[in-house]
Amino acid sequence: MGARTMDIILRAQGVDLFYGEQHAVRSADFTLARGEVAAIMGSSGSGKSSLLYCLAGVLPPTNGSVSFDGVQLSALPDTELSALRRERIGFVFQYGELLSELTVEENAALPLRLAGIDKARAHVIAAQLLGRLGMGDLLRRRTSKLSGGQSQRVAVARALVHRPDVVFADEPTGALDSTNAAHVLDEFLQLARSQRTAVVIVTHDAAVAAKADSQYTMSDGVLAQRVMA
Ligand SMILES: Nc1ncnc2c1ncn2[C@@H]1O[C@H](COP(=O)(O)OP(=O)(O)OP(=O)(O)O)[C@@H](O)[C@H]1O
Repeated sequence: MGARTMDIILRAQGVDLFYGEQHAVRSADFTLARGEVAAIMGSSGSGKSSLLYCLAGVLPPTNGSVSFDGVQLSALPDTELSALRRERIGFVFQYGELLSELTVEENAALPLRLAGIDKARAHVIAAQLLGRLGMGDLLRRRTSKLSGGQSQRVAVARALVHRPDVVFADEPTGALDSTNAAHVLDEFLQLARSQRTAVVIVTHDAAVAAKADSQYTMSDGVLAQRVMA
């Protein structure tokens, strides 16, 4: 087995997803190495989010297989699949999806608290990451009182705080203006790379995709890798 093979964290083979008659993902093959940043582009309704749900173990594919660090997701009982998602995967969504009644540091510390780490220690780790994202002065603020860019920074901190193997990001800065989006994305990718967390990012923005190690397009449910220049 070559080094490249051993470094694979996620592998999907022949993944199909149907919603009733709707064939949203068509025989997708996808391989992600540890620490790799992969961008998926494609028009609205082409199946990008659906593919992400399959890769992240949120939806079981109708056909095909997804393995995470060599383990077939379909072979895991629900409790183990939930634990894997919680401990080894992070998510960033378009609108951040924070818990608005919790503070900045409580939101960012959540994955650590769910992993059983005590509050004081979880908050120290979260605060350190938030500081690197320029949020060090807002730790005690409720997230309902944040701007869009600030909210996305908290969402990024929460996705990375437990040092997951993979973060899935679905249009993570789609709700931000272009300057803010570029800043948050740069910070996100820099942090992910610094801790060797692989990222699968869905984006409409070619400038974002250009920052990835590998690029894919999705069209009518069909995933294709773009050959990089
Ligand atoms: N829960 C669902 N039930 C039925 N059809 C669905 C469901 N979710 C998505 N679809 C359909 O599956 C196809 C793929 O949707 P999906 O959301 O994956 O596309 P997308 O590329 O992520 O789009 P967007 O960029 O607009 O988010 C679309 O035709 C959509 O209407």
